[in-house]
Amino acid sequence: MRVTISRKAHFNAAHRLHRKDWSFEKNDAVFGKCNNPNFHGHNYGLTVSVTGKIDPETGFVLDVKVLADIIREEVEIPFDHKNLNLDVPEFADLNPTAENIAVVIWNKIRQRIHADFDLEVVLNETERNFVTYKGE
Ligand SMILES: Nc1nc2c(c(=O)[nH]1)N=C([C@H](O)[C@H](O)COP(=O)(O)OP(=O)(O)OP(=O)(O)O)CN2
Ligand SMILES: [Zn+2]
Repeated sequence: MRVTISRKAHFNAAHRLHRKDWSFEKNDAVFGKCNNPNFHGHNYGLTVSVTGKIDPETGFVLDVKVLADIIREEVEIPFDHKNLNLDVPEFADLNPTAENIAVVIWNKIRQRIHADFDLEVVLNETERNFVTYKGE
């Protein structure tokens, strides 16, 4: 029997959708207002889900406090109130789209979660836009 536990978090961050190897015109055509050279921001919502067997001693799949600490250390501290393009090394040469941010977050958290567990992240970029990544 495998059960899923989830923890929500959020962070506020600025970004610009842009490729350094493209002209401004091409960036503008593909990314539009998201290519604003002065950046723009989002209130990102994050849901991290861990699936595994219930430990018969504790009744936990994983203590949510442990998961909350991992999210704080791997996502909230490095990303919150940051400019993703300029402040976060993972995006120095990686366009900080919602898709890429979700994959970066998944890879960071995956390293902290035992291989017996499945991991899924859902990143909300706006009220209506969200992406899901589960490492497949
Ligand atoms: N596949 C993707 N498409 C877009 C991404 C993305 O990360 N992946 N990002 C953007 C922009 O950065 C931004 O997130 C979109 O903002 P906006 O158009 O204002 O989105 P809203 O949902 O708030 O606005 P609507 O009024 O609902 O259009 C663009 N595309
Ligand atoms: Zn944006």
